[in-house]
Amino acid sequence: MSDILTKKILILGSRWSGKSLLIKRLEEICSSSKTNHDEFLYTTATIGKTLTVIKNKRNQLFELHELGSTLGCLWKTFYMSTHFDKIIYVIDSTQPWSISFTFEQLREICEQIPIKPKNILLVFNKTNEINSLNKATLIELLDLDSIWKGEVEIIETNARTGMNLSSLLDWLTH
Ligand SMILES: Nc1nc2c(ncn2[C@@H]2O[C@H](COP(=O)(O)OP(=O)(O)OP(=O)(O)O)[C@@H](O)[C@H]2O)c(=O)[nH]1
Ligand SMILES: [Mg+2]
Repeated sequence: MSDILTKKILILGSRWSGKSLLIKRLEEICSSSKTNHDEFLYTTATIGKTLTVIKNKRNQLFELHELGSTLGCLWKTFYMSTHFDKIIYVIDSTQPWSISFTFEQLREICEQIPIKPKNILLVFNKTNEINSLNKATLIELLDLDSIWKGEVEIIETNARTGMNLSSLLDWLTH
């Protein structure tokens, strides 16, 4: 069966939030039938941008463009010069000190980027860690009800264990 479609996905988020590990886990899921992972995968800070191409079971191709946090301030320029079908924004649930940065960036995305809320996914990563903030607290701290009026989708993940990564893949597909 031939490839049907290639979607371009921009992956943003604060430093250390787990963007690269999520991408590696998605690659793993797409290349095997395993959905639960407990082995350690090593990542290093992303310098610049990375491109990873994955293919799901329906032969749909996804270009995952991670913008490392060192280039985070340039995300708008980058977004404006390339068309992206969807944006995934990764939030580290264990880093309350990065909330104000995240809040400002999400507000900018909402106000300045002509993308529908249904094409934005917020990933609360590192969920289930002992020091993680819960979903309701993050929604309140990020004032998400006022930014997207509850229209944007949220998935809680743990890239270490693979928790909910198949839901993330489903969101990409639909
Ligand atoms: N405990 C835990 N650690 C995680 C999880 N996701 C990622 N990490 C760890 O967090 C660290 C940063 O992960 P990366 O994927 O490199 O983070 P990043 O967002 O790509 O970081 P930059 O490229 O610097 O922007 C690594 O040590 C990961 O193993 C998670 O769900 N739980
Ligand atoms: Mg990275």
